[in-house]
Amino acid sequence: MESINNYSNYIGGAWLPPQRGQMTISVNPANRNEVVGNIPLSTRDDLDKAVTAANDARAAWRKLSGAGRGAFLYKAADILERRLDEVGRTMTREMGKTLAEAKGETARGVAILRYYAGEGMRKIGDVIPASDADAFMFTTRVPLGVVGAITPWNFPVAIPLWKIAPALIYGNTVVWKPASETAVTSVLVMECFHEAGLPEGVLNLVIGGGKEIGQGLAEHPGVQGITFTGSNAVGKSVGQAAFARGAKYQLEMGGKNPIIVAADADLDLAADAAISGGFKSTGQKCTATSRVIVVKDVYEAFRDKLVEKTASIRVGNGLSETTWLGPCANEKQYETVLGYIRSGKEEGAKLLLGGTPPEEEELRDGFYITPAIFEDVDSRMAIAQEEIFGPVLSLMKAADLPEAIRLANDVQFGLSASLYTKDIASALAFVQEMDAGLVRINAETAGVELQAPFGGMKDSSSHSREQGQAAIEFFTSIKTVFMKP
Ligand SMILES: NC(=O)C1=CN([C@@H]2O[C@H](COP(=O)(O)OP(=O)(O)OC[C@H]3O[C@@H](n4cnc5c(N)ncnc54)[C@H](OP(=O)(O)O)[C@@H]3O)[C@@H](O)[C@H]2O)C=CC1
Ligand SMILES: CCCCCC(=O)O
Repeated sequence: MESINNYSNYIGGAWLPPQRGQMTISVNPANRNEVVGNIPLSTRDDLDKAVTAANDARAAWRKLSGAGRGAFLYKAADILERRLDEVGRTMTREMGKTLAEAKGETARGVAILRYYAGEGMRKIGDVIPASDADAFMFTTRVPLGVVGAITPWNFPVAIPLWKIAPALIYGNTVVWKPASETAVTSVLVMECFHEAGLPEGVLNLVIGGGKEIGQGLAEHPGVQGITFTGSNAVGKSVGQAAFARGAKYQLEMGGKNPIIVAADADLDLAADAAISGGFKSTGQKCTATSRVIVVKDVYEAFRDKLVEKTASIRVGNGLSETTWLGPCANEKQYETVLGYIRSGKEEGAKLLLGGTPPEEEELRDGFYITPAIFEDVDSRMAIAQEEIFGPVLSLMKAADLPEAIRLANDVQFGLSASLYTKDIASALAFVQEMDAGLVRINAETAGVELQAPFGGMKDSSSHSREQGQAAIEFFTSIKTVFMKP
């Protein structure tokens, strides 16, 4: 029997167990009987210690040059790259995505670290001519101070790093609360920063329950900025807590992302995009495709292609090379997805295939659901309006492109949206009229690029942007300086 490791918090440069000694377990969703590790159930005492360490580290970290801070990020990137296979395997064991996707995400984390390391040597202000000829006016930027990062389980390396790396490079110190689901993965990422020699207190990891540590971060008077990715319900409470005490906050939340298939679309490419966008990572991306809106002229031909391709998807343990679709990340998500499949049928949609646990005996102990496709989906149904965060696609028929765009906009979310067409005018109309932060032509709804702004409209976001050079807007404050001799 393989021994189960105990994992600790990382506070003030030291690996520390939770002060009250409470621990819980991280479980493999491919086999609920497999424990990945024993993880801390930290309390506010641990959080206070981490916030104090982060505040104590602020002055020295801020005094470093951007290039000086960047040197630590380059080192962490090299170490993470060296440990890519180990981090990928741990991610798959903790939240179920296939090993290929987990290693791909870890490589993306390496690239994010290197991108922001370089940002430490780019301009942070402008010289603006003053009306007073004897004056010198310019802008500069200063860090917020201590930033709290609350991160989800679906991208347990890329999302934390696209928050932590810009926070650090722009001079902030950080207290990171990872999703409990992927706590062991977060420890491995933290080990890379530790090995890179990051000064103590600059980055702190506190593992614990969302209410205790996540809400505690949002409410903490020693934390000047909160960056959150996760559900709308939690995001709302985090934002309200931060707003109540005047802290800056950034929320990236759910999506209900459409792909529109126009009459002139390449149906094979569009079907492949719907499958990749809708089922990769078991549909557990905020950018995942969930609604497939097809212009009626090509509806039957497209539907048949989509069903035929989906039927060949192999479901299994993400560590197996033959697996294309892994389990849901945890039992809560598994039950949520099965609940939406029930409600889809109850509301009158037709389940064309999938939506059940697989029959294979060797998969009985995992949270597996076969990829599901509904048709006859009305825009008012729950499966057309609510984020499912699982391997479920809802087919909808539109009379023409204008109606397809209207349907695409007929939700409270606005994160990502795709259109498959060969017509430039259709593409430009879609870009103009689609209310989404990510608008993609002949490309799936998922798969954002780290150098470009990322974020949603409507209920998907608190309307800042992450990633790329957009990140500087959240992690700094602008000072306008006016000088006279
Ligand atoms: N937009 C996106 O990228 C994502 C969206 N989601 C959505 O969230 C749903 C559930 O996924 P899940 O990971 O549980 O998302 P949650 O919003 O529940 O969790 C996201 C993060 O918030 C923490 N958290 C939980 N409760 C609180 C709280 N009261 N105050 C502060 N922080 C809290 C979690 O900690 P802990 O893990 O300890 O509970 C985790 O670190 C999914 O079905 C999906 O709809 C989820 C992930 C990413
Ligand atoms: C939370 C969602 C992250 C989106 C990552 C992607 O689409 O590549």
